[in-house]
This record gives sequence, C-alpha cells and structure tokens, in this order.
Amino acid sequence: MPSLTETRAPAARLVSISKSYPGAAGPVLHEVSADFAARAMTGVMGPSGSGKTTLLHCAAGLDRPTEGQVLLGDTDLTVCDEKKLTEIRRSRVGFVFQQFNLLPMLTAYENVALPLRLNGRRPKRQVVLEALRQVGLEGEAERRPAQLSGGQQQRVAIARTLVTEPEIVFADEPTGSLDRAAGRQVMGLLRDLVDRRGGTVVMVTHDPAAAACADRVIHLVDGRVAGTVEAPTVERITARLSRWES
Ligand SMILES: Nc1ncnc2c1ncn2[C@@H]1O[C@H](COP(=O)(O)OP(=O)(O)OP(=O)(O)O)[C@@H](O)[C@H]1O
Repeated sequence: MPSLTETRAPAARLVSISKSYPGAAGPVLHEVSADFAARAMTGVMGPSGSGKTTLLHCAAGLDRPTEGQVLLGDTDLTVCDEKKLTEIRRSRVGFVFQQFNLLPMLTAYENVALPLRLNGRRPKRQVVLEALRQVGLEGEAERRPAQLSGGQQQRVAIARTLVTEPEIVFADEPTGSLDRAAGRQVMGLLRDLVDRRGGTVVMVTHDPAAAACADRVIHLVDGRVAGTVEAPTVERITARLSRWES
C-alpha cells in the first residue's frame, strides 16, 4: 500500500539536482531527486558535510543548483530571475533557522510583523498577536530577543513564519540550539503547523528525536540520497543511521 506521503501531490520537488561550488573538488550534491509531500513533514538527515543545508537552500530558492530542476508547486525556481526568487521567498516560503535570525533591535511583535511589512502589507495588530498567541507568547510581545530564552526566540521565529501563511516551511536544525524541553516544544509547533493548518515542512536535523516527528526522513550520504524512512521512530532512525553511515 502506498504511504501517506506518497499519495499526496508534492508541495516541492527536486529533479536530479547537482550542486558544485566554485573552487571545490567535486559536487556537493549528485543528481538528487526528492519529493516533499504537501501537508506533511519531511526530515533530512545525514552526516556533517553530506549536503543537507545545500539541499535545503536549493529547495528554498536561497541558492541555485548547478544542474537539475527545483519545483515549488508548478513554479520552476531554476528559471526564475533574482527578483522573482525574492518575491517567491517572501510570499510563498517560510524559514526557521538554528540561530533564530530575529532582529535584535525589534520587539517580538515587530519581528513577527516584519515579513508582512516587507510584503508591502500593513500588519493588523490582531493578526500579529494571534501568531504570537499560537506559539504561546502573546504576553511577551514587547520583549526584545535578548530578553527571551532560546526556546522563546525560536517560537517567535515560528510565529514570524506562520504570519505569512507560506506554502512550505524550510527549517534548518530548528532544535539545534535548544535544550531538550524547548526542542520538544518547537517540534510540537512545527507538527501543529502540518496537522492543524495543513502546512508543509522540510526540516534538516541531526537529532533523531526531532526527525521522529516527521512523516518521512530522507537520508543523505556524500551528496546522494542513501535511503528514506517512512513513519520514522527514534529506534528505526538510529538503526538506519548506523547502517547508512557505516
Ligand atoms: N558556499 C560554499 N562554498 C564552498 N563549499 C561549500 C559552501 N557551502 C558548503 N560547502 C561545502 O559543501 C559541503 C556540504 O555542506 P553542507 O553545509 O550542505 O553540509 P551539511 O550536511 O548541512 O553539514 P552540517 O551537518 O555540518 O551542517 C561541505 O563540504 C561544505 O564545506
């Protein structure tokens, strides 16, 4: 029987992408193909240097593959000019980074309102407060990032993503700077985004506990897809990791 993630049309798709950096010995990604199912969470795992962040950046239109196609819905990102890519990143894609990437001089409220301003929209106060409420931080709206814990800062970053209602959220090690409890809370929010709001998440992680929250895990080794785990659990991920990486 096909899995849940196989029966849904992909929100994004990599078609045989390769990526080389100028001056580097060889390609970092070798003809990688992957479908990121809509309304699902896909984890991307692999050893350090295996190309996870490069893959995420190519999929999100932050970088361009040297060869191959990147489809976001029906849009081929590899033929878009920079202006179009910027517009797509602002309006259709959300990002969550390991280091939160909040602007330190802005309050939590202002950080969450920022993507709407950048999109030329005048943020409605209720909309911004509702995004903060969804991550449990409506009471912290006037605090600056330095006045918040790491977990709270990441939750503000998630609220900043929710507020634009992106088609797809790319998260690069979203729990990598957090303790276990804060990491669990952040994963709960990303899971809610998929389960309650019909969102799509693609997440790079080293953490088997975070990856076990995904519907499917893709494993990269030396810039190639070494395998996938459907309906992953910590035990299955750990067992596969040791097999693929040995
Ligand atoms: N801008 C760049 N220029 C040249 N080489 C790069 C660049 N970015 C990444 N690389 C190289 O590409 C390879 C893959 O890097 P990437 O960051 O995608 O791996 P990763 O799997 O995300 O690693 P990690 O888990 O350590 O973050 C590494 O060898 C890295 O040194």
